[in-house]
Amino acid sequence: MARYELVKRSVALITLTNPPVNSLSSAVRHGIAKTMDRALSDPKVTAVVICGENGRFCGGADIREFSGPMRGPPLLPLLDSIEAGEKPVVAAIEGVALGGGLELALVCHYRIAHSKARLGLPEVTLGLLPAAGGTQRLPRLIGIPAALELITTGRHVSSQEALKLGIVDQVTEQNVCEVAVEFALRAVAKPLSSRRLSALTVPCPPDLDALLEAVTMQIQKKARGMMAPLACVQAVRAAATMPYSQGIKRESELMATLFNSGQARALQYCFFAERTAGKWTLPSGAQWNDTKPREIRSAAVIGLGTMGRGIAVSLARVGISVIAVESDKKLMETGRQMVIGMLERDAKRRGVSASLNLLKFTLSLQNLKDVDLVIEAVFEDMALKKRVFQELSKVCRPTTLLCSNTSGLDVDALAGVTDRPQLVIGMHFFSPAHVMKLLEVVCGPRSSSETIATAMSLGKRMGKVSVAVGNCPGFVGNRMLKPYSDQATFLLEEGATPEQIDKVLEDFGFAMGVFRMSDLAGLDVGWRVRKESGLTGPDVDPKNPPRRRQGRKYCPIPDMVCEQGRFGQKTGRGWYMYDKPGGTNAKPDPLIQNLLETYRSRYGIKPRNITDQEIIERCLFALANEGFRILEDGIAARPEDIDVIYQFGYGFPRHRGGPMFYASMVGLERVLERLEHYHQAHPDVSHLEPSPLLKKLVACGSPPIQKWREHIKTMHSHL
Ligand SMILES: CCC/C=C/C(=O)SCCNC(=O)CCNC(=O)[C@H](O)C(C)(C)COP(=O)([O-])OP(=O)([O-])OC[C@H]1O[C@@H](n2cnc3c(N)ncnc32)[C@H](O)[C@@H]1OP(=O)([O-])[O-]
Repeated sequence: MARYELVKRSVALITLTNPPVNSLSSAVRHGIAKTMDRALSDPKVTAVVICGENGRFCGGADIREFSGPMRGPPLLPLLDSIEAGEKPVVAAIEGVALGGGLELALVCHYRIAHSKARLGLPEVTLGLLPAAGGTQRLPRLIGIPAALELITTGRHVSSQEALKLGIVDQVTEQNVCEVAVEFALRAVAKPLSSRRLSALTVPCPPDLDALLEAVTMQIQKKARGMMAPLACVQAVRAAATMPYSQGIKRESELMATLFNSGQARALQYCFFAERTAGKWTLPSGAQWNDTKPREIRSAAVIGLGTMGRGIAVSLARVGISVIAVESDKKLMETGRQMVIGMLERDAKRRGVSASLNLLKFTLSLQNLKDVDLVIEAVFEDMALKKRVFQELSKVCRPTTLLCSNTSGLDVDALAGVTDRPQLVIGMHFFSPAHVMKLLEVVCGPRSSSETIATAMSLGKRMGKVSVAVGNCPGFVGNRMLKPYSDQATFLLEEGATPEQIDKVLEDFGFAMGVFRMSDLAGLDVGWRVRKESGLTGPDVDPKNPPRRRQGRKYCPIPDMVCEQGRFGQKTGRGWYMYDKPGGTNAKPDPLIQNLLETYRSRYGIKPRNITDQEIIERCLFALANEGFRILEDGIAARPEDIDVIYQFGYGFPRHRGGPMFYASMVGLERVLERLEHYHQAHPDVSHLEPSPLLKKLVACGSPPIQKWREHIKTMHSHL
């Protein structure tokens, strides 16, 4: 796991060999210890270079090992011994030096990086801190403010920035190992004491307390409820205020609290879930690694509303030429200005030139004859979408892929009106599409494996986390949202307020509570859907009993809010009031309070005191319960996919893992018991009835989430 060679007769070249990222597994740590001993004890060796195989220095500790018992030599003493050695050691950094990988580089006496390398201490994103001396050495090297920023955010820096910060000594475009070997030969016999970072004093800013306080406040605002960034601040404070020997002890103590926390487990689960999500498999046996995606060079986007504009930007900025289609000249001109503005701002932020030459705008579908792929982003109206797909089927060449950016309509029904159902697929973007990372790739029963591979690969190319899901109303994300938001509105009936529910959800870690999120998205969207599905509006039979629709309990409060013209932020009024239309500062509105009171008295509901616990349990267990049904129905392949969708599309706190992981952490037995309890109290709310899969898992002894699939694999898959 670490190869040893003697080069230039006196330099020991140690190469880490643990593909794909040369992580510091126990075998690699063992290999480093053995090869370093050999280098230090061989009188022929005057200097050492450490590098990584296959163009990657080191991706850090082996995260998979965190869930088992510690084996092999511990990292910290190993690194300390490298730094203490009497022969110069040079790190040759290619690809990445991340986490423990950068900590390894920091104990080397010199660091040479390739110009394309990236460096960072991303442990915080895994719920940890750099506990192999990183929190103590980096501040000694680059100062407290810069180290604090890198350690608390986990941000990767380019080798150019690393050079400016003083993390590396040299950046090269040449073979980094060869440069490092030459560098090592020149370093022989030079004193090493000033190169041992643990021996340096920390350049401490005079306003240390104010700085730490400001960073803490920023973290509390941005990384709500997360323990690791705050522990990082404390570790850096120790570097600033204690000698190395004590600081390192503090670092270990803080790591110990984080290491066994549910947050660390959740964040590490998320790391792997995100990588597993791209690995789709069809019942036919076709899968992600044996199906070649088509190359997409040109695309069309139909409809330049909010979604279409974001999609056009996402495509153009990765070099795909885009023809954008609108139905009238004025809308097309507005769309053009907005897309150009968005692309220019995006390019400025990334320091590149805007690819405006890739954009064309047109009023006619006839201009789409030769594109490789079309993404339809018109209004969420089945009849309209069908007309567009019929037209596309006539106009586009027979090999063009036809995709719909629908948020919940039947993708197979769209496929059915075309001459190429196997080339039709859903690509559900999230708003704003050029910012949000999630893409649900909705596989219809007739979508071919090549079509799925192409949509997934296009998502990846656009920088999205793409998840393949089956075709059902609302797919995964929006289907699960319904029971979650229904519970929130039922709780309003029973005595809660929007601000109370939102506060509980935001304290749990959601970026926004359900009501603030609806105000942002626009309440009229759901209202229109409910009217179209006959749940509200003139089509409802007057003999229909109040608060019941289509045989189920129904809460009309959201409709009543819309009837008052309160559509959320855009109208300055919704569940909250805002200082102006488009305002973002939500304030509780006494008119909503009145509306709720009038409603409750009209239906004889005696408001009761609702606890935070009930809000969490009813909203989140109903959400997870629908997730279990989705797994049963074969709409999502694994719980990880659902969790990835909820983190990236719906602001579910990453340090809670996602609704399914959260349920597993609470304990499936407990989730089942609470759902049974609430279902007994509300027998007419079917979403609270525990799903058969949940019951089955509990009956099987509540296996860990990674084993759930074994209990669902016999069921029918829609993927
Ligand atoms: C005392 C301890 C203190 C130190 C703590 C740490 O160092 S904490 C660690 C701090 N370090 C980090 O947080 C860095 C984490 N890693 C990354 O950020 C990225 O993987 C990357 C930038 C290194 C490469 O990106 P890329 O898009 O080119 O590739 P990709 O992302 O698709 O990964 C390819 C495969 O490698 C796997 N794998 C990757 N890393 C690790 C690992 N450390 N371990 C195990 N496995 C790892 C990954 O799961 C995937 O496996 P699969 O699905 O093929 O079975």
